[in-house]
Amino acid sequence: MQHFEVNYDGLVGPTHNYAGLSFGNVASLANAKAVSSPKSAALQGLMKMKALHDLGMKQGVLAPQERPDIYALRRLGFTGTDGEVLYKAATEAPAIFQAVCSASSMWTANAATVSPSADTANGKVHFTPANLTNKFHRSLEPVTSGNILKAMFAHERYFEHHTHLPDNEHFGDEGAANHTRLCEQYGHAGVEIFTYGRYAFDSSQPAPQKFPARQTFEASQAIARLHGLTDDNTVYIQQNPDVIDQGVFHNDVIAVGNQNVLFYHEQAFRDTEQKFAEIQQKFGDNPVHFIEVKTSEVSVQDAVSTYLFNTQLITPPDGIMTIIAPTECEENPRVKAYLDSLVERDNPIKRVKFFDVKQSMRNGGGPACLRLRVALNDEELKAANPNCLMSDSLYKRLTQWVDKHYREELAVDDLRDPALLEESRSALDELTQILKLGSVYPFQQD
Ligand SMILES: N=C(N)NCCC[C@H](NC(=O)CCC(=O)O)C(=O)O
Repeated sequence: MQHFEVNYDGLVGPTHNYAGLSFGNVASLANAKAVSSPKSAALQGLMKMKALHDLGMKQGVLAPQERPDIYALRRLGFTGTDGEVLYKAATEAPAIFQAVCSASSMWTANAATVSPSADTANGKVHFTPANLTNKFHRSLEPVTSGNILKAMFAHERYFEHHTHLPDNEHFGDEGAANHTRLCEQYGHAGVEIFTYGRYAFDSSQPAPQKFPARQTFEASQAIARLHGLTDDNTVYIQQNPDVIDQGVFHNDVIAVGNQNVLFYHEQAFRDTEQKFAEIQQKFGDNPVHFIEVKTSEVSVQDAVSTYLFNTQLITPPDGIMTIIAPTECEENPRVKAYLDSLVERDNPIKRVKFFDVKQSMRNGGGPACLRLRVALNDEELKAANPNCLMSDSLYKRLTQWVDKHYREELAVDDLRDPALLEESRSALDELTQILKLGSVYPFQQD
């Protein structure tokens, strides 16, 4: 049996914009109200997907969500036709209105936590959508994320879907952005590492002072229980509260893992030594490569501004472990020098490829934020929706679709344009046909 790590990237939605919605995410606030380009954003994402496909990786596509979220506005008491709802919300509550327009579902590392079948008690692949409670605009995502994942991984013999955790800060869950899996081979049982920012039910424990910790220990534990993981294959490790206060709002901004490698910043975690010993013990006899980047080599500030750790660490079929980095890493001389030296050192990482995902980076989303990793064996892959897998023809089809439906530019004030809602819906309607998803969007179910 063959095993693969499939990267499912979020397709950037037609309302991609910079609204400054994410307190604690430095880039989001710094670029608030800048003019975005939904078309370039979507094309940049598609180019990265195609490049990984060309490297021989299995690459999937996750559909964006419907925005503006009229249904959320109706729940908040705005009434009338869709156009009236939009107008009233934009005029009377502009901040709420901007939040319901966000294309944030593009960062699919936050769509769900996924446990491969080799790790789970019942031998199925488990999915739990992230509730994303910490930010209102992101808390609108889990129901549709769950529907899309169910439509893509429908076969009950192989896949099990859970409801997102209770919508409450006590169980704040940000999905795979705080979840790393180490393994010998993708099909072997692995160690699932859950990283959290604070304890919800124990205020005596350290927590960040300035910026929010979005993920709680209790949420991570609940996911592990739902997925049928055991103490033997899970490790819980707290993020260093100080780095959250420096803009590390998800663990994937300061650490990334793949197979037997954990690439991380010296300041990433709390109780590092003890926790790494536990990871090694649960991993087994072969050594885990813990690749530490010292503050003297790359500061936390440089790591946050370049997203050195929000890189994808992948093993394509040629066996060369590769870092997929944003061009910001190439443009920063210290980070570039570090990466040049990294591939010369004695460790499994031997190649770096740079991609321009600047449209996403300006909202704090690097290459790793844009993808959800799903490790599958060949039977499970066969059972997954084949129309969501990247190919030369799907790439062509989707770039044409973007060219047809997406705007070149979008300012925050343009979000109130009722035509944008119609454009968005007709784009998504066509997309569900291209990806053969069925009626996953609320507007298709009215
Ligand atoms: N690290 C990972 N995995 N994901 C990055 C998510 C970025 C996203 N930005 C935003 O939602 C900004 C939207 C705005 O400001 O318009 C967030 O903060 O949740």
